[in-house]
Amino acid sequence: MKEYYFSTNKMCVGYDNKPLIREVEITLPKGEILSLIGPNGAGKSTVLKSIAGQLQLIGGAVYFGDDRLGEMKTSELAKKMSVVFTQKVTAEMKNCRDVVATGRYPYTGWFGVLSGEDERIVDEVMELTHTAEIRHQEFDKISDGQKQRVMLARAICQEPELVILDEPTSFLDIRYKLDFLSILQELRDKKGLTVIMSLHELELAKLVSDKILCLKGEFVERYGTPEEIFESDFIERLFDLKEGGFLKNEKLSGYIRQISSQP
Ligand SMILES: Nc1ncnc2c1ncn2[C@@H]1O[C@H](COP(=O)(O)OP(=O)(O)OP(=O)(O)O)[C@@H](O)[C@H]1O
Repeated sequence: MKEYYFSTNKMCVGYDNKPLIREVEITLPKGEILSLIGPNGAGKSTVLKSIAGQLQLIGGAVYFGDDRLGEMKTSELAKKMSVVFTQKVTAEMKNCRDVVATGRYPYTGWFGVLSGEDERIVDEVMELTHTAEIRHQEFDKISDGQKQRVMLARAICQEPELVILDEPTSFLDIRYKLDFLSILQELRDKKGLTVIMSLHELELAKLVSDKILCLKGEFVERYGTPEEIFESDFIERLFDLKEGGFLKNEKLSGYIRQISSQP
């Protein structure tokens, strides 16, 4: 029996059989939030695609408890995990509520007919994610930030145990960034949702995460709690901030000190 809800064992990820990151070891209890941070091109999306089963592993394994990804039935996986990637999504002619409702597909059977209970869950999740007010708008005509919230609602509708999100807050304004992350925390605290996501906003990663995985180069740079990651000058080193001319700017270097130091 595995101790962790989600884990990887010597996971090696990359493209065309060429390793990009080797020996990734993640151990995550149920109901924790893991954020992936690192410079552009470090491999955050690649790791997320690999653990979501969208990109074949080059080596090692991914486990949900004792079950190994790749040996699980697709239908079983769809009830456990939902995935939200940021690439532009289109949904011709569908209104936002229709898009959210497609999140119920693991439960609706062949014809996708929603039961009364499915309808109730769709409405409840749209309230929770502040998407109810745009329910009748055509999905293709809302803003990118609104789309991100609708796609989160769709993922939550699936009632997953684990949600995987690639840069979920990238198009959101500060209010909705905070709103979005507090929804994730609420789902973690009330429903035991486990979250794995990539984030560019370091100060938010520090606030919201239980664990942080730092990527840079061929091996994982560091994996630990926010306290372990945001200590001394590790963040400056992770993002190569030592040399930048902007460090001569007092306000900008003050900002970096602020996000790097302990709360
Ligand atoms: N389909 C692909 N085939 C080959 N290489 C790819 C493919 N997609 C991404 N890469 C490469 O893999 C590396 C990691 O990319 P990835 O998108 O995982 O980084 P990231 O950390 O998510 O970056 P960002 O912060 O810019 O979104 C990059 O060098 C990228 O060029």
